[in-house]
Amino acid sequence: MALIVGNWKMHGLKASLAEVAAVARAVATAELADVWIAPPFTLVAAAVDAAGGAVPIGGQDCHHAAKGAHTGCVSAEQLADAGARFVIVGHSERRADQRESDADVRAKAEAARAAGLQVIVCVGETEAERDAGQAQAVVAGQLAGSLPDAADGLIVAYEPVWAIGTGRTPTPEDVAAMHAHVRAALVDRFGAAGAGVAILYGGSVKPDNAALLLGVPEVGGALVGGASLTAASLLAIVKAAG
Ligand SMILES: O=C[C@H](O)COP(=O)(O)O
Repeated sequence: MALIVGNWKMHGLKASLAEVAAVARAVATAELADVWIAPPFTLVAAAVDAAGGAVPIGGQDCHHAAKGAHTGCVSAEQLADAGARFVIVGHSERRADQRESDADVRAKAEAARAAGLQVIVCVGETEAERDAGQAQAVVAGQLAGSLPDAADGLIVAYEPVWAIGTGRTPTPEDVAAMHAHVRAALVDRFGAAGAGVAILYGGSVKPDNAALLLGVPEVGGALVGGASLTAASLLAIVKAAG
């Protein structure tokens, strides 16, 4: 079954918890694809309550340490304590804005696993890298440097940076080629366990293109930003996932 993960990024106030509750109600009353939501840190605990167990709630980042003098940061242990079930690490916005390296991302992924969270590791090339014919090499390098030691609890999200929030998406053929490349890297790294790791596609997934993108071989689901902010839009994608 496909997995649809909503990443709210720096959106959402307490009123947005109604969207979580609406998604949870829909999931509880129909046979739908799995749907998870990553609200901002401020809403994680309340979203866990609003979801009532029907929709796993997660964080959008975590620190690599369990605790310490790191003003403004949140640990995986703290997320788990708030009821989170997963965390996203290595999103391209953090790699760019916070200059997170592959080593940083890997340390965060290990911290997530140590805290008992599932971890979504994000990779993806910029437009310049794709234009230079380097997309697969860039993603291979990110995987080599960012993945944790073991595949249990691991999910990978391929998000071409140029497709995020732009309304542009790769062709299904390009998505298929990259997901096959990611799959091969996962099997190379983890053996048989790598064959079971879900690979999500992210970047301008909307209700009207979700069925096409989710139908691509090796696409196990979607990491959705803007279109995950309302229950109506997120559920339309979930329904398109079949
Ligand atoms: O984490 C989500 C992705 O960055 C995709 O964002 P988007 O759906 O707004 O393009």
